[in-house]
Amino acid sequence: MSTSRDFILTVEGLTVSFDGFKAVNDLSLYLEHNEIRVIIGPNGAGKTTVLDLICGKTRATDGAIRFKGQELTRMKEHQIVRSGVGRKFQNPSIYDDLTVFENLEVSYPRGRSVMGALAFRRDQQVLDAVHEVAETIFLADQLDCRADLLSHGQKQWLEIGMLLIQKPDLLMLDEPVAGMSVAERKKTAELLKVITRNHTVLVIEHDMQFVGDIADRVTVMHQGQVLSEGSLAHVKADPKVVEVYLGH
Ligand SMILES: Nc1ncnc2c1ncn2[C@@H]1O[C@H](COP(=O)(O)OP(=O)(O)OP(=O)(O)O)[C@@H](O)[C@H]1O
Repeated sequence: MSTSRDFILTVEGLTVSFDGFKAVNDLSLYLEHNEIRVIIGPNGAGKTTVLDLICGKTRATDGAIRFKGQELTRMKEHQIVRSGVGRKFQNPSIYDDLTVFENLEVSYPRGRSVMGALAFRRDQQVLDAVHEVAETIFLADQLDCRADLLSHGQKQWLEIGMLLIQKPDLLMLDEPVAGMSVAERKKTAELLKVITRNHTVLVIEHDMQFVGDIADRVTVMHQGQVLSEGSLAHVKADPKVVEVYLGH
């Protein structure tokens, strides 16, 4: 692949070894601006570990991760967040006893600690950002609702909103529709389409219907490596993919 193109994220030769076992093994990945890339693959393929490596939760044994011209493998987790990488884990980490409004407000970059954020004046800039994000994540009518009273799907959207308000350039989501109803899955697909107008999105997903709804390109992982890559139709027709993943 040409290296002269303007990729937002370039992963090359990425490898991590846990006691000699290579969970990710010489993996390369190139993400374009405003793309939705979905990583699929069997259990244990190394998908979550790739996200852990990109966000700095796990240290690479070898390889490079370049994001907007910076080398992430040498940076600490909080520096990676500040450089514009947002990561959502499978279980929502929202503040249950705060309202939707307060959850978004505390996530606004000016006040990352709960106390600090609640203490500062709710100036217009913060209010505007909260309302804009709440609209995007379908929670504009739930701003005063305590987060623990939201449905499972709404909690997932709120956590996506808490990332969006920090204006990351790259958003990484690990199985965002797990446990959601069909209607919530459809709305999440809509949400991701809106998000990619201003962000690049990297998603791990098993739900093939959802993958078909959102993906620009699909990367299939197997045993820590890229097994196949391209449109969903392309990878679905790849005999290697059928053998190790889709045929099961
Ligand atoms: N910190 C760690 N120490 C040792 N082994 C690990 C560690 N993290 C992951 N692994 C191993 O690496 C392999 C890849 O795991 P990973 O969670 O990345 O796979 P996955 O493709 O996300 O799977 P799933 O679809 O089940 O979530 C697994 O065999 C896992 O047990």
